[in-house]
Order: sequence, then structure tokens, then C-alpha cells
Amino acid sequence: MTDLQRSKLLVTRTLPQLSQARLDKGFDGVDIVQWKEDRAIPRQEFLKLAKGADGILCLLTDKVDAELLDAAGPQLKVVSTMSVGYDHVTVSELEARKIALGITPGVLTEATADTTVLLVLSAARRLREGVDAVIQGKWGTWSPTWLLGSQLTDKTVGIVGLGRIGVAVAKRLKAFGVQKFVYQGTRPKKDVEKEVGGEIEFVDMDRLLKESDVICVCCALTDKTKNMFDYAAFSKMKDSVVFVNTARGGIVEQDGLVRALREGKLGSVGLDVTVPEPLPTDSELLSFPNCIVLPHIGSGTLETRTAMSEIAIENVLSGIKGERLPHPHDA
Ligand SMILES: O=CC(=O)O
Repeated sequence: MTDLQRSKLLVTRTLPQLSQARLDKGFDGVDIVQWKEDRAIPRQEFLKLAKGADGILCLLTDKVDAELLDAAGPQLKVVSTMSVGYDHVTVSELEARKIALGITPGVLTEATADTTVLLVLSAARRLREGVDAVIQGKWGTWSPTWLLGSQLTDKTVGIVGLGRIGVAVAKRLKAFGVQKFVYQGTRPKKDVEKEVGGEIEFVDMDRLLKESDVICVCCALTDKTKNMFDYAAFSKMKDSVVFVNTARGGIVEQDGLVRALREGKLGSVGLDVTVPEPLPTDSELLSFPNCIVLPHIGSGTLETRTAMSEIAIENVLSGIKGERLPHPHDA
């Protein structure tokens, strides 16, 4: 192969071991340029290294917009993000330039649903307060009234976004004795309802907010869902509600959440995603004992992250060759 036929692939981070080993071995006809530091590629570096790339394998930390695509140049064929969410990518700009966009659907459903359940139970059972009490020597004698949480038995759970992850969350929570699921989304999904089984109903947002004992946010961040949970929404919820977001921080209007927590309007909150990420340690959100924040580790298992990086590699290699991506964003 002559140099003229070689392709350039930019990878914006070190990948999980198995996938990194594949990159290190290399691919025929592909020159790999990789940002290997264990922090997000700085913007200026991203713009510089993207120049001349035929394919970019990036993460949800890397903004892909018109400026980046301009910096890359007209030869760019594919952007493959190692994530199922792609709100960091300006899709219209890619479409206008006929650049394919690959994502990693399916493989992170189970891990993310597990994390959602983890946060539901942790928030409902006041895990943070319990652990803090033990560490701080505030664990007194056993008490019938101390640190009482709530349980899922006979409760109503609201799922916002009954996609793959929403369904997986509902199936898991059903095993804890949930009586009824209500859900919100772009449309009722009768076929998907069957998958969850039991009592499940598509309701309007007002009803979901008012009737749910637990609310799980499992939808994508879009123009429609941005800031969907604001102070007004939190004010409609039960004051015992367990509110969990493992989707994207931008779906919650965070000042409204802080105000609702400050005013004691919410039972407990579990977040895997915030704005910004990382959340500054002086954020007021971290001052509420009934609010648990995880550092965006919804899909954070070795199995899942490996499966994600493998798909991201397959997507980007297919795109570089001009083939249809195995997992395009609009499948
Ligand atoms: O948040 C994780 C993802 O979108 O993959």
C-alpha cells in the first residue's frame, strides 16, 4: 500500500486493555494517533490532532462540533464515540458533511441498569448517612427509629424514557415488589410494556411526578429533555420521592434541584451524572446527606467498557473503509 492510501485514525484516550492491545498492534493501512493521558484531551490538542484524520474514536468528554470538523478537514469519514449517548456531538454538522456517527448501544444496558438500582436502593436506604455515621463514630446503640429509609414493596416507580435501559431498570426493580410502573417518553410503547410485565402505564408527566414513589431518569439528553426536571417539576413530586438520574446531568436543572433539596421537598436523590462533570467539591449538591453522587460510572464495569471500546473500534474501522457502520447512531 502506498502512503497515499494510508488512513489516519485519531483516538482520544487510552482504551480498556483488550482494545488498547488491538490498537497497539495496529491495523493495516491505518496510522493511529492517540491521546494517551488519563484525562480528557485538551481542546487545542483535539483540534490539532484531528487535522487530516479519516476517522475519530472519541469519548463523551470530547465535544465534536463544527469547529472540530473544520479542523479535521473534508477527508473525515467517521466519528465513533465510545458511548451510547451522543449529546456531545453536533449531529446536524456531521450529517451536512456526510460523516457517519457510530455509538455503542446495547452493551451498556445491564451495567447502567445495575447502577440505577444501586442508586435507588442507596438513596432509599440512606446509605451515605449510614456509612458516614460509622466512619465518624456516630453509630450509637441499635435504635428502632434511627436512619429509617423506605422500601420498594407495593410502590409506584416512574421511569422517564422506557428505552433499553429503562426496561432493564424496570425488570430489576420489579423483583423488589414494585406494584406499578408508570412511564413517560416520546410515545406509549405497548410492545415494550409486555417485556416489563405486570402493571405498567404510559402517563403524562404531571401524573408521573405526582404518583411516583421512585423516579428513574433513563432518557437521552435532547433539546426536549434538557432541564426537564426543574424546580417546578420537583415541587410536584411526593416529598418522600426517591429521585435517581443515571442518564445525563443536563436533563436536570441543577439549581432547581438544589433549591428543592434545600427546602426539604425531596426524600432522597441519587445521581450518577451532573453538570459539570466532575462536580466541584464545593457544590452545594454535595452538602445534602440525602443526596448521593457517583462520578458517572453507570457503565463502569470491565466487561461493559471492553464491549463498548470493541464496538467503537469496529465502527471507526468500518467508517474509514467507507462501509456501513455496525452500530450507527440512527439505527
Ligand atoms: O454515559 C454513558 C454513555 O452514554 O455511554
